Amino acid sequence: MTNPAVALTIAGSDSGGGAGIQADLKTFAAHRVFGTSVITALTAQNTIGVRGISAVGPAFVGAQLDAVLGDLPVAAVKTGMLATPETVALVATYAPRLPGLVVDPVLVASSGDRLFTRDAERAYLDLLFPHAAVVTPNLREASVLLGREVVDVDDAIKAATDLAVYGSRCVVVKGGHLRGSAEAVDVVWHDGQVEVLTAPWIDTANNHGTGCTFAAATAARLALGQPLADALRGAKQYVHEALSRSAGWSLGAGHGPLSWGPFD
Ligand SMILES: Nc1ncnc2c1ncn2[C@@H]1O[C@H](COP(=O)(O)OP(=O)(O)O)[C@@H](O)[C@H]1O
Ligand SMILES: Cc1ncc(COP(=O)(O)O)c(N)n1
Repeated sequence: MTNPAVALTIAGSDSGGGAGIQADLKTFAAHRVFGTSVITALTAQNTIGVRGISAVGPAFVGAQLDAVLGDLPVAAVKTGMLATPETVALVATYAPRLPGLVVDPVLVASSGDRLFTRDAERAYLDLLFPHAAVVTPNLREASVLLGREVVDVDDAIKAATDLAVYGSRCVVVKGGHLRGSAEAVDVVWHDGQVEVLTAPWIDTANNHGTGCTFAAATAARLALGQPLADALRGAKQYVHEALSRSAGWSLGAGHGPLSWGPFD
């Protein structure tokens, strides 16, 4: 028997199970990729919102990274909620040992609650983005990172181009929060070219964890050896399928979770 591919998520726990580490491990398993996890923070969270955050100190985040990277053949990595600038800085020091690095700069939950203590922008832009195969901000995160409003597709195209200056090989500005769109449009900057990824819009309030799932599916596909462009297209399709299968669920009183695969 051949071994499964191994992926690593460096992210926060969502007690409600819809986002963060829980979404990432489900997504890895759905791709038949073996998931490992370095936990950066605990959140007391449900579909309605975030009630509390307890960040793990950078030294223990480092101990988890050493344990995983010193033993298991990690082929791709996803970062989610890193919680503090110190943890962003620490993860950046491990960058040479983090292949296929997908950086989801998680700053704000879909409920609107902050998931980062302070000074996120500089730590992400200067320390982590230069090492990323791809960075995947949503519209609000792109706004925070650039210090200006990013609200429509034209803004997202400019934002992707401006964020590329910080050295990641690819930038995806996700459009899950674009208003009044018939399609879910994500803007991709790659090698100086801009293209859009589209999928039909799913009319549902169950969108808690879409960003985590997109980034984890991208990392899973990189771990399986797919080229980045294929991994992004596949991840987009995976999120669309997951959203469409859970569109009618009513788990929790707020933004409910997505379904999960395998879908084949
Ligand atoms: N209602 C929806 N229908 C179809 N695709 C969606 C929907 N909401 C989000 N997506 C897709 O899910 C992925 C995550 O996007 P987004 O929701 O913007 O991220 P985040 O969870 O970080 O805010 C993107 O590919 C986006 O286009
Ligand atoms: C622990 C944790 N990490 C990330 C998110 C973002 O979730 P989303 O994918 O909906 O943007 C979250 N709500 N909680």
